[in-house]
Amino acid sequence: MVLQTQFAQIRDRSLYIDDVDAMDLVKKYGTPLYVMSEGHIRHQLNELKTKFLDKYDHVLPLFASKSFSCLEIYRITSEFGIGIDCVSAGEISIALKAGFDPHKIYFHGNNKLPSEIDYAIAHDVDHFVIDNFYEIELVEKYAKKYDKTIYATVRVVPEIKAGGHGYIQTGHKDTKFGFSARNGIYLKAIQQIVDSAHIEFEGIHCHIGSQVFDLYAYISAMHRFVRFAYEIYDQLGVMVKVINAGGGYGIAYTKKDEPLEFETITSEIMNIIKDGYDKRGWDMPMVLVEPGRYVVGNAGITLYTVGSVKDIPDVRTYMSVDGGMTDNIRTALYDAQYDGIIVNKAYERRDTKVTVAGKICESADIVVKEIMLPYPEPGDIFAQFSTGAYHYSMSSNYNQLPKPAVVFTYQGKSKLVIRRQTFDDLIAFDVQEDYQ
Ligand SMILES: Cc1ncc(COP(=O)(O)O)c(C=O)c1O
Ligand SMILES: N[C@@H](CCCC[NH3+])C(=O)O
Repeated sequence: MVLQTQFAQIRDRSLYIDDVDAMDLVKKYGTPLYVMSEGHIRHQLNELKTKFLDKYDHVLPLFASKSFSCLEIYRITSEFGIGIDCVSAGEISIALKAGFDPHKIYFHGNNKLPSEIDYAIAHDVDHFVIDNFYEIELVEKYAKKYDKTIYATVRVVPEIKAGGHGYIQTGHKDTKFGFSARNGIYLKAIQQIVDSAHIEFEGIHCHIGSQVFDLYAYISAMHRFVRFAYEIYDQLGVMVKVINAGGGYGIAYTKKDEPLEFETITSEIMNIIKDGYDKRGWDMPMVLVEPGRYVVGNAGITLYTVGSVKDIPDVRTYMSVDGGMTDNIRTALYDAQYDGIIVNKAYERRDTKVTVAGKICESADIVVKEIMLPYPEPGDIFAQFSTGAYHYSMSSNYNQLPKPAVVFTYQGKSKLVIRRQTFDDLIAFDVQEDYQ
């Protein structure tokens, strides 16, 4: 068992997160509970700042906020002078409410709705990662409506297969994201943008996939993107002034995972672009990166209370907890692997092969597929590690389960950041209307 953050430790017969005893958090806030180490989040954001933003001229790291979105994370992110990637008007609205600078919001998405484009432009969001031809028309229409200029990067498919699971690969040829480079499709898109009165073409965007451990995939993608920049200049006479190299940086969930160092990836990206631009005698373009999981993934620990325990002779022990696929869909969806402990048995031998199940009416409702734990009993507290990315943000109310609270810990203290949903929240959208 490995805790993937220096901000949590097993000591004094318990689990401490930012020096806060997990058992005290359970007493104070109940379970299931998402605990996020602000210490870890700040450490990771500081890596983006010191090892990228401050290290190079003319770069901007973005935090991909789909991985974990709430007022507090946007407030903390803005302290580091970096930008964010948002994928809906909902995310943008929360970021703006948190006081995030709209000019540092980059709007992504493969089907941005007219209403979302209108909302974003009305609220001064002016960086769009353009995904398709319909979007070009819409952005031009709403930019004209507000008489504003939108700065566009064009998402181009690199045709590279990378990422932890088929569902989180985005850069291969058969994808719903971005413009294909086949038959010059992306060149037509760029020409259309250049011809648009209210959109300024700035550059190109690449995202190969998520939970990527393969440095070569980043290297190949960047070589391809330098060739795209040459082609755009040679065919259209247009300079690529911005390259967004995307995110996807893998983190360790279990000791089998071997993540790349942030600086290993970014220095490869910078070197390849620099070499490519130098060869043409061009100035270095602005370079963006946009990791999400890297910032928040290992910051999260979910605390659950154990309920029923079932031994199936010669098979395994099922331990059910008070949440499930509603607060952690990743195990069912991506076959994701996790580590964890029984907090109140932190010093006992892990001699039982356990499957941690949820309380949802689905056989796929598994929290951790297989883990060695001390023999569990009702009332034990199970801590699942590395749940900071794509857990709260992908949670649901299936089986009418209220969403858990989110608590941040920092320097020996805790604070509630998102309150636990109540039954009233569950009926909040019901209306009692007669047929008309
Ligand atoms: C365009 C884009 N950028 C950034 C990310 C962030 O990915 P990750 O959280 O793996 O860094 C994603 C999600 O995969 C994405 O689709
Ligand atoms: N939701 C995915 C990551 C994909 C992010 C969006 N492109 C995960 O949990 O791993």
